[in-house]
This record gives sequence, structure tokens and C-alpha cells, in this order.
Amino acid sequence: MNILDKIIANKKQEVAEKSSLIPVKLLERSIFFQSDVVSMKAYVSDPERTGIIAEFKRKSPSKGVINASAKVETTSIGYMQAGASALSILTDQQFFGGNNEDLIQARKFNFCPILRKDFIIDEYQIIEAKSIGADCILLIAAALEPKRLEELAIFAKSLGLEVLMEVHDQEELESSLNDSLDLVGVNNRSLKTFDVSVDTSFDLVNKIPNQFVKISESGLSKPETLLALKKAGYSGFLIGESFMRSSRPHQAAYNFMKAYNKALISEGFIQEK
Ligand SMILES: O=P(O)(O)OC[C@@H](O)[C@@H](O)c1c[nH]c2ccccc12
Repeated sequence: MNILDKIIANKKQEVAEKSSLIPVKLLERSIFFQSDVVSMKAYVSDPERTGIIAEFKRKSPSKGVINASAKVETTSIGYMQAGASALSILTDQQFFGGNNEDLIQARKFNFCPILRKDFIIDEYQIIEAKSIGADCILLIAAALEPKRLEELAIFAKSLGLEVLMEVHDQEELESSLNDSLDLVGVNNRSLKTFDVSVDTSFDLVNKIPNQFVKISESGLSKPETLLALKKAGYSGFLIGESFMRSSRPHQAAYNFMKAYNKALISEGFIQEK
């Protein structure tokens, strides 16, 4: 079993337990069920913004503990003040050390699009995402049959949520694209082997139809790389570890975005204010 298989096996069990404990009717009573979704698609593709989706991630199967002490309130507020376009909050507990409460906290303190970063395999988790205040869900092509992925995307859209589909190779991309997606992300990291190469993003960019907002994910640590990816056609950049590794992730994000903005100005993408 590769790590993705293990995560999915655990997720199936988790969903079965949770859904018998907390019924959908209860989730639907959450105040967040009534609130409007903040569009990730709009924020990330806005040329006046950085396109950076800053992630809150305590640990991961590939890196172990990244940051055990960062607080979601300070980090998420700091990320947005630093100039992030959106937030990504890991809610998987077992493998990534996150939880739903993190997302609820981030929602309380920020008006911005929030991605629920988890391994979604069931409608229940999508209702749960809405109930904790998420705006966008992740669907991972490597973890779902194309038909099932489309069903889940349609269901998410019926709740007003946006959908980011993540792929790692051309085959996943071609077999899983469907009209209910809003954003397509290329994960530079294989969830099966943990190998990371930003070439994955460069190789796939032109194969993603332009109707989708294009995101490059993982292993991004240099403003120059973002600039090159932007020139290649990406609007969004998902960054976790290079911020979270710091004892003050929001400060790391601030320094990074300052350097990135400088690069954008010198390349004529944006005007100096
Ligand atoms: O920490 P990084 O290398 O900057 O990566 C962030 C994000 O892309 C990564 O956490 C991620 C991408 N796809 C995922 C799917 C599940 C869990 C995590 C992820």
C-alpha cells in the first residue's frame, strides 16, 4: 500500500464513524450553512492580487512535524495581511495534524476564500466542509474514479462551494476533467512517492483548458519560481512548508510576498504603488 492508499483507507473509516455520530441534519444547522461563499476562483485570478494560497499545515507524511506550535489565528491573519489571496487549511488529523476547529477559527478571523484541504471521498465531507465555513473543496484525481470525482464536484457546486481538482500527471488530467470544476491544481509532489519536481507544473500547464484557474502546488520556496510559473500560465500558487517551517510563518510569508511583489513590479506585471 502506498501512502495515499493508507490515507484513503483511514478516511473511509473516519467518515463512517463520524457520519454515524454527527448526522447531516445537525451539520446543516451550522450558521456557516447560510453564509455566502467567497470565490477562490475570483480572488486567485485577480491580477491585483498575488495568487498565493497560503497553507496552515502542522505536519505531513513526507516531512514529519513541520511546526507544532503555530496558532491558526495569528498565522491565518498574518498570511492575509502579508498579501495572500486565500487560505488552505488542512483538516486531516491522522496524517497532517489538522482538524475542523482550525478551519472554523480561520473562518472566524478572515474574510477571504478558504480551501478545506482534506481527502474527500464522500458527500458527507462536503456538507461538513460547508458547515465549518469552507468556500472551496479539494478533489484529488489520484484518489477518485473520474465518474465519482465528477459526482462529488456536482454535489459541491449544489451547495455553492467551489472545486479545486488536483492532478499529478497528464493521464489524471485528461481522464478527470469535467465542467463542474473551478480550479485545476498541479501537485508537484507525487502523493504516492513524495517525489517533488516543479517541472510537473511546466509540463502540464498547456494541457489544462483555459476555462479553469490554474494552480501550481507544493515545493514552492522561491519568488523566481512563482514568476516563471506565472509566465507559463499559472494564476495561483499553493505554499505550505516554506512558510510553516519558520517559527513565525506569517513573517516568512510577508518576506516572501515582499520579494515576489518586487519581482512582479520589475517584470511589469504590476505597477509600483
Ligand atoms: O508544503 P508545500 O510543499 O508548500 O505544499 C503545500 C500543498 O501543496 C500540499 O500540502 C498539498 C498538495 N496537495 C495535497 C493534498 C493533500 C494534502 C496536502 C497537499
